[in-house]
Amino acid sequence: MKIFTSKQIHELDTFTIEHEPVSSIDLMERAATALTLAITKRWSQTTPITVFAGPGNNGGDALAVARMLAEKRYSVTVYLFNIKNTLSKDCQTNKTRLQDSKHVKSFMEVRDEFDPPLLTEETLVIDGLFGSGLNKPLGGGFASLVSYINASGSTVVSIDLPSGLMAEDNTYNVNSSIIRADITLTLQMKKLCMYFADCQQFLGDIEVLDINLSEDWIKSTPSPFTVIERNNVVSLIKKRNDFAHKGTMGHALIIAGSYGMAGAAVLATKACLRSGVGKVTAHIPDRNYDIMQISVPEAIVHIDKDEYCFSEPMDTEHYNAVAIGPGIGQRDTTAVTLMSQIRRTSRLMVLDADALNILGYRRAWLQQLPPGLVLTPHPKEFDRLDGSDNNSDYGRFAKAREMAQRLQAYILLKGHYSLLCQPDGSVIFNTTGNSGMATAGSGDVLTGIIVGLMARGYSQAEATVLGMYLHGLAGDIAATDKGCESLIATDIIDALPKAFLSLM
Ligand SMILES: NC(=O)C1=CN([C@@H]2O[C@H](COP(=O)(O)OP(=O)(O)OC[C@H]3O[C@@H](n4cnc5c(N)ncnc54)[C@H](OP(=O)(O)O)[C@@H]3O)[C@@H](O)[C@H]2O)[C@@H](O)CC1
Ligand SMILES: Nc1ncnc2c1ncn2[C@@H]1O[C@H](COP(=O)(O)OP(=O)(O)O)[C@@H](O)[C@H]1O
Ligand SMILES: [K+]
Repeated sequence: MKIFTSKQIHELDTFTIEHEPVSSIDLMERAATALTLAITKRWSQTTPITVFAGPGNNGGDALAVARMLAEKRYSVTVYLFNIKNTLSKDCQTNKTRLQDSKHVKSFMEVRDEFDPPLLTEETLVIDGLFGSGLNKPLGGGFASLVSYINASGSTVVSIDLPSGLMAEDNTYNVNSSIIRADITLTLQMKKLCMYFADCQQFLGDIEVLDINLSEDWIKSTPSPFTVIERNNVVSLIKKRNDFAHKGTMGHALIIAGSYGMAGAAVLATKACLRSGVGKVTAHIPDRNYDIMQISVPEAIVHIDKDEYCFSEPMDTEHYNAVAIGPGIGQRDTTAVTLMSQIRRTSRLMVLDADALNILGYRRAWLQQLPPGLVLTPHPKEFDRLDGSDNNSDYGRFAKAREMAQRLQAYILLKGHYSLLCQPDGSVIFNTTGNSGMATAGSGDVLTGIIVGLMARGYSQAEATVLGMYLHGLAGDIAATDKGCESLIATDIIDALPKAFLSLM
């Protein structure tokens, strides 16, 4: 599924009008019908409704919804904000239609001064001030109105987007000037901002309303941003050859777990073994030897000369893919060894956790990274790599995208919607996974899965897409049994078999 920018959605709108064909006002009527249905499904006629409409088409939608609700005998009070004395054509038409309708309780057009009405906890506010046409943060009277609505305790339904929220970049927005909706009824498709954690406080629950915008345009128009769908993942899965043996199914090397962090190595190694690979070797310091042998009898164990940490680069010729990082610590010896390991490894490689922290604290080394690496930072690790500590989620997304192109790397930025930035500038969002996975070790599991898939024969792009989807799916399956509160990283590994099976 593609994600389009608000500019593209505007083009889609225009294309639909020309090619369906449908008049623009009828398209607005279609949107309003879908919005009204979504509202009447949830609230009965006894709910007092106050509608705030802006001067553009978002306001036009709101006025049409107000008319439809009034005709269904809801008690509707409407404020139309026409400060500049210019309404969009369809907003103007809907203003006339609303005034012609006999059922609306009260309609007021605000030109300058405005005394806000009483809003109580019983009131349902319909927010149709601004949608995808917002072109700067709200200020002045609109900012005050937004603060007033937010402070009212009323339930708020936003049309298309909470007013004040930009469809894409909210880095320089003012939080107090953005509506905090309980529900956002968004038209046709989710906007980019809806995938970012820092915008969730404004969006509430999101329902996407299909208004039949042109399928042809959607199919034929490219977008660098997509959302993984189950069928994409199913089509990636490689069939196992009946005559396979462990020598043909790939050999992964995992360099992980300093003294005191054996668990990271154990989790990554176990997850790797559950990802279809033939063999896994874990390279660990001597002190962790017994722990690894006992915890993962299926693994081959290779011991570092240092008792406590990663200190000698491995010959990787006999492995198909290498993971470095979970729990390796950040000692200077390890940092130097990491770089020398990266330089001498020509295999597919994933860097995670402390490998990324080491690079984050020595950013000059980033220039020495070979192309084709997979990096799996969580937001903090990414900020270290990027050298900043105040990234918005959009900012981090944009910078990760730029870094992936600059380093020719696959950067999997982890989060609720993990996103994979690829060397060609494309970004793929994942939708599996849940808050139960916000628990220590779940990232180590992901690293194990990705290196296992790469060793098994998947490319970096395939392994990261399949890996993040499977990892989240296993988390979702585990959560149905353990619940989110009690979920631990081992549960994700234990659910991997069911996750794989559900895709076969
Ligand atoms: N595409 C679809 O699928 C369909 C979309 N539809 C609907 O159309 C909506 C988009 O409508 P839209 O393009 O008219 O923009 P909208 O959000 O109403 O705002 C524009 C107005 O706001 C003003 N303005 C902007 N920023 C401002 C600020 N900071 N402070 C103050 N004013 C500001 C701006 O004025 P300007 O700056 O241009 O002078 C202009 O007057 C979309 O969200 C959806 O609800 C459906 O009807 C049908 C199908
Ligand atoms: N709320 C959430 N929703 C979906 N996935 C999540 C959520 N919280 C964490 N995860 C997933 O769990 C993993 C956590 O990784 P990370 O932070 O590196 O953990 P650790 O360092 O403890 O191993 C990531 O893959 C992330 O996408
Ligand atoms: K809105």
